[in-house]
Amino acid sequence: MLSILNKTQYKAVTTIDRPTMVIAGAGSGKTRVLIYRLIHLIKSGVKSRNILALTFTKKSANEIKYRLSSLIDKNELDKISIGTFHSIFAKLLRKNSYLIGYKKNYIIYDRYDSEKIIKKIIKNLNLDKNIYRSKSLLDKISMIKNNSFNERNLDITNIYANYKKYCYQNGIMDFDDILLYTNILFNKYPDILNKYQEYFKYILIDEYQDTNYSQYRIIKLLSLKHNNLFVVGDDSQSIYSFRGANINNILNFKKDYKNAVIIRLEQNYRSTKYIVDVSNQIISLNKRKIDKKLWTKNKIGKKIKIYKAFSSFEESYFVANTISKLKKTKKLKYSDFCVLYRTNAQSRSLEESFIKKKIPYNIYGSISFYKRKEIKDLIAYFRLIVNLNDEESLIRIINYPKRGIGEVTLKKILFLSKQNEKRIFEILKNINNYKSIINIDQKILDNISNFCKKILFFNKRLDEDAFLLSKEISETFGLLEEIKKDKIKQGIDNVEEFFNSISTFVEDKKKIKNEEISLNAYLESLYLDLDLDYKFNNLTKESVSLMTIHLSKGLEFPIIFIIGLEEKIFPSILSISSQLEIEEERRLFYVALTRAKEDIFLTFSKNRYKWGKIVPTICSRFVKEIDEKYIKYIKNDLNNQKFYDPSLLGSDTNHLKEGMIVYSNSFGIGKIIKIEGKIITVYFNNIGEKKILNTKLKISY
Ligand SMILES: Nc1ncnc2c1ncn2[C@@H]1O[C@H](COP(=O)(O)OP(=O)(O)OP(=O)(O)O)[C@@H](O)[C@H]1O
Ligand SMILES: [Mg+2]
Repeated sequence: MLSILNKTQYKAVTTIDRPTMVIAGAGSGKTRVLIYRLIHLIKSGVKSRNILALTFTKKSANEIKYRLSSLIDKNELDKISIGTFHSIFAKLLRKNSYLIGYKKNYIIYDRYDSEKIIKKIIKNLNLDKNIYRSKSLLDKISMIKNNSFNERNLDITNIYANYKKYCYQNGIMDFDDILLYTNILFNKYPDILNKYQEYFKYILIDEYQDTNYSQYRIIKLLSLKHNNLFVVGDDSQSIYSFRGANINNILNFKKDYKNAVIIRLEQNYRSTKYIVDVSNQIISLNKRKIDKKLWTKNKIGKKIKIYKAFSSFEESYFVANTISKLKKTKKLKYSDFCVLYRTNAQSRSLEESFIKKKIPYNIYGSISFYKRKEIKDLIAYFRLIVNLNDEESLIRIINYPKRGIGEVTLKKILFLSKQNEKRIFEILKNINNYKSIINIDQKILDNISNFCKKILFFNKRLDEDAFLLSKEISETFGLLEEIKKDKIKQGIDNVEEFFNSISTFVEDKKKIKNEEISLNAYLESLYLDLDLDYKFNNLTKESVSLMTIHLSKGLEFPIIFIIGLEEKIFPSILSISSQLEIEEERRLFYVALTRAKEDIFLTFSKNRYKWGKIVPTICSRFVKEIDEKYIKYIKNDLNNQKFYDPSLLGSDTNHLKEGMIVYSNSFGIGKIIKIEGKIITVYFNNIGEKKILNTKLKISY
């Protein structure tokens, strides 16, 4: 092993039987150490099923599994519990749900689903939705849940109480509930805790700096008996404090765990010397941090390139153009490039230029497939069948495909449910009992009974093979027919992919003893385990990656672009008033820089669209913080050109001549190729030829 690990890494891999924390900068091999420790444990005779490896994202869990697959036997690999906190503890909770007052078939809601519930509650409470914003309310609720596992400490506002009640009544758990209830379970039932302490004898955690209090408590309890905890992290990469991540978990490790060893790795294997030095310099500006040295034996590399674009269009154009050029001249692959941005919305203009330049690209994380209508409809069926109390799903599909249960009927049903304090499905099931109270056509009543019968028919068969059952559900309710009616090919393809993924899930699980292949198990893993980006976004391997910096944690690419380096974008407008938050943004910048192996391009734009208007911007403080000696500026002649205000020109076309460089708010920079009266034909850098009215152009001389 010493041939693939340095001495300190080797020590971290082989120090077992006492709590160990590896605290080290980016690219120093923390994840590598974690993987080799796992192998070392197995080779030393530890049973695979006694190992628990926790990661922060589905992506990194899958990455670890993938890396292990070439190093150990598949049978052994399947027995190790590797996954995110949410995935591992959701499975554990499912087995014990009755103890915390949930039925076995509760459903997991993701953030988008939860937001919908919050919106509903705001509406029901007659609150102003401009003041009570669902997103920030959900953040607050999440903070409460993650930071005080003891329910009695919860600050129960009206909205929170309603949300909690709704989730409970509908048999729903959100992501934070998974951790909250795991804590409650372990605290209330020492025998259960004891069982899992024995089971998970060896615990390994990657990206420990991003654990919140809830996660910290779970780990503390689980590791209490065998004290065999191994965590790796970097306080300088802590970027989730807005979700409650707590840096004290790292700072207090020695106090929290008796006999703990702390190991520091200092050699970076990922990046060139320039990149390591720049990253060190940037992070040294933060006050709150553990001092670390990071050095590398790698070659010195190239300076950090900075490009000041004229507009956001032009910025994207520069990125696309540079990638094309470098790919050709340096014989690189598209997959060697990654473009990082602060927020998802920034990907749009990049996409336009990538399409124009015919560059294949993958956007990670933004449009998740289960937000697509046809998939959402199918999921709603599955959810309702699994959990008859899921009213959100019930309402979604009660009249899809159309079965004559329209708005008016639905209103009557909702009224009955409220009046009788009964769940909607209860009312539907016994709708004939209410005949005398409400006025609904016999034909509609029959439709309702028919619908209920079918749902119940499947509800009784929940232990069956998820693939076969879901196929039958879709046939019985005519779902595929309905989707085909829309004649949107993409929709049909998506559904086909969806069924493929259920089939793969079932086949995979069948290979492992005692694994569930039920519909509910599939739904759970859909949200918590499966990395479906490739399948549902038609992603290809040979393409440029586009993602937010948050998503890029732990990954590495030869060439990194970081775009939109402007004040109020990065650092984000929400953070600029607080020193602590600026430090978090700086850590985010550190994460971005340290993803690069070879080369970094930083870009920003002199002007940017805000609410339909072009406004001048201010370059990000982070760019200014970089020491000049690491920087190479890329010249952009456009910035030296003068652009006149078109309102001063009126509609006078005399100013315009063929060959002039012009600028349009909508299309960016271009060159006039023809003038016909007021109609000007311009060749735009980004979009090619376009006819445009003179008054819409600014002219550069
Ligand atoms: N001893 C070593 N010899 C050769 N390459 C190494 C060694 N240790 C790590 N590497 C390589 O360095 C790169 C960074 O390693 P790794 O991803 O484990 O770092 P990390 O500390 O987890 O980084 P991050 O903080 O970004 O998550 C990987 O490509 C890894 O294979
Ligand atoms: Mg790592």
